[in-house]
Amino acid sequence: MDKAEFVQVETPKGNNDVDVTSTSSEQTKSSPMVSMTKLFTFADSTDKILMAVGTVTAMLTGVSQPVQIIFFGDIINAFNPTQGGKIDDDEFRHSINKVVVQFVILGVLVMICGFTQIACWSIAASRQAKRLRHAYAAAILRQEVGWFDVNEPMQLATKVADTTLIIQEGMGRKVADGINFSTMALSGFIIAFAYGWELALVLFAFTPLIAASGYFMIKAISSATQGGVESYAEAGGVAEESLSNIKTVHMFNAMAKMAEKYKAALFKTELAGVKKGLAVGVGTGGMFFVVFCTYAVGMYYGAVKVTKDQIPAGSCTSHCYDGGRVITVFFSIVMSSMALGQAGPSAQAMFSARTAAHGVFELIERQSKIDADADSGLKPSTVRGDIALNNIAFAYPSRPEVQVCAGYSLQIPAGQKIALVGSSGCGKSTIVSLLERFYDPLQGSVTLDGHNLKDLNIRWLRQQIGLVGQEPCLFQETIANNIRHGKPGASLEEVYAAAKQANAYDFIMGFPDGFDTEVGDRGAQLSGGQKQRIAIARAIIKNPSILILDEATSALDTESEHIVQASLDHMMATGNRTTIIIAHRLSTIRNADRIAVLNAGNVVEDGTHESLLAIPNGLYKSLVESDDFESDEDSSQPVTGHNRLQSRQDALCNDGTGSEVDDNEVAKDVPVSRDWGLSRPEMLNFVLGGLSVVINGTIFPVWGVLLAKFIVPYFQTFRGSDGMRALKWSGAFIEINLLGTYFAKLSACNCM
Ligand SMILES: Nc1ncnc2c1ncn2[C@@H]1O[C@H](COP(=O)(O)OP(=O)(O)OP(=O)(O)O)[C@@H](O)[C@H]1O
Repeated sequence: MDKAEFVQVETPKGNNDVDVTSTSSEQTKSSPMVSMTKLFTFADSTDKILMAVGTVTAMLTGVSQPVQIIFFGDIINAFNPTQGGKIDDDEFRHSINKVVVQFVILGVLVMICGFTQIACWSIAASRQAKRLRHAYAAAILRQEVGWFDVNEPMQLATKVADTTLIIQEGMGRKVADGINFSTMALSGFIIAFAYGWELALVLFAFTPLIAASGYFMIKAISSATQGGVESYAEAGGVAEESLSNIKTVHMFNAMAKMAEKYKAALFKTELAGVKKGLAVGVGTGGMFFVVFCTYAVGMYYGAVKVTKDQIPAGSCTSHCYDGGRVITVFFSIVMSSMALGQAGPSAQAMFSARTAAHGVFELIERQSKIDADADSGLKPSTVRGDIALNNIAFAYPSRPEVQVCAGYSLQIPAGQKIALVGSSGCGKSTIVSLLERFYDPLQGSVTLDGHNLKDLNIRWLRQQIGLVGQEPCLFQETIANNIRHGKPGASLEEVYAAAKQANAYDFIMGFPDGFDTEVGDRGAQLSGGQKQRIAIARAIIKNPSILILDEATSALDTESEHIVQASLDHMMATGNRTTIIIAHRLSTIRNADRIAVLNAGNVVEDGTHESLLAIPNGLYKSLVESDDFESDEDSSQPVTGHNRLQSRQDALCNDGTGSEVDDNEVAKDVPVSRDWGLSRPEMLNFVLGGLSVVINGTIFPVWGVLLAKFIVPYFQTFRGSDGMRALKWSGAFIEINLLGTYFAKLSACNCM
């Protein structure tokens, strides 16, 4: 068959599909974003009200800041530092009281609005994120098995958590901040231009520089943050893989190797941290450099204007400048520019959320190719169990070039017991996957009682099939509930009866909690044989029309194997089931009504044990003669590496009742000295960073003193030497500016 035609493909990794394992940075580069309206798809009416209230209060909070600067200008005029004792006491008291009352009212307003905006947006976001997370997880679980072949399952959990967190962040508090800061910037500019457009225009020239430095800092930080998220997801995948296979890790003494692998993955997070620290340091330093330069220029130009206008403080009403007015214009512009910069992270968070949401929504909307949740499809009332594979061709989605079924047919009449044999990897278990409709054939059809499986309801179909596989998968719950997975809602009596038929009743009752015993993570607190018998009980309670035993005893030691085999024999003997057996044990195969031999993607021999042995140079004959099958005597010897592995796992895992974690164990405090001991290699960075932080911390008090020095000349009549004083203090601003820039960089780079 033509390979291109054969791979048509059920592969979910097509252009229209979502690869949730692709990195977010890749998504940012290549994936489009969802619209803002779509981002809030999961908002109900309560969320909408919360967001509306949050928006209004965020705007009020934003406006309150520039208004506060007007009050600040008024209070400076009221204090007028140059009039000393000459000021009229009543007038002074009146002006101060007025501004104080205004400040108190504004403070109360900001307190209420500031709290409400964050509370409303955060609550609305967490409510929506909960629904989104649920829909996202449900969408992942709904996908067909083939989808998981091409999407790293180990990283999915971390991805769901990280992606939805990014979305939650971008649809919650950050939106409130964005509205708040944008309103603040806009109203600040309006006030500045209204109070003194010339000074505002001069200062405004610096705005692009302030905003640009803020923007580049944010961009660098967010790309470093993305990098960190990716690296942590990778490290999380390594940890999850090691911990979920902890016994195998111990068995191969691979603890150190796994720890190394985890360390290597963490190294990338360290790099991302360093990058982020540098971005914060350089960005903060750069931004403050521009801000302080603005101060210097603004203060000087303000001084020039005050000198020129020569108006007593507080008496300027139209187009003129006094000390308070200069302060108002000056701080309104600076605050607005900084607000623009501060709005950057919010905008970035919203963009990240919209980008991340694109992949999530695509997956939520993705129609599973085999949707086990769908109610559609036939649900015949009776099942005979006639199975037919007609001209089947198949390749796995993750390996489309390897043809596992090359177009063969196989009929299995109702009630027949058929054994599938062939060398390892010849495609025996693949038939089971096709029957369970984990995958659809790429060509041909699989039918049950003449119905194409694609026409049947998937839940109904799977209800008709009892599968006991190689590695019984139990869920972390009680034994009774694990058995009930075969028949949800089954009574305790039915559970007991199934356990008895599976030879599991006695050992279960031997546990202190009987059927209420928790089996641990994937049944880790039970032996392989015990797990397998519970899996058989789970299949028995289903009373399936089709029974599939896929190497059901291959992972067991001899003793367990005999007990489990007895349970299986009992199950096969009861009811008129179509039974498909995949086994290595010759006696099991020989007793089958019929044996189909698979090779190179085809059924090459088909008949009874005797008839197949009679074929000269037959494949079955050669398999039997080459000891490829276990004889009953051989079964006392472990055959495969897998057996050995499992037996050792059992030995490791089981003491009959299972190991228990001591819940009462109290976590001990770790001495601080130990923490410091671990950090010793970073001591130089700590010292440098600490010193820089201390020096950086003095910048703002010095700035305060300079500001006071600057304000005093505003209230004096400016002439000749006073202009020089303004220039002198402007120079001082630039000096502390350079110092501040340097130490801001140093402290951020060293203290991550
Ligand atoms: N999910 C998968 N993705 C890609 N290839 C797969 C997948 N599962 C199985 N295969 C490949 O398909 C082929 C058939 O596998 P299958 O499990 O059906 O073999 P098998 O005959 O049951 O082997 P064994 O006796 O060792 O269990 C093998 O080459 C295997 O590597």
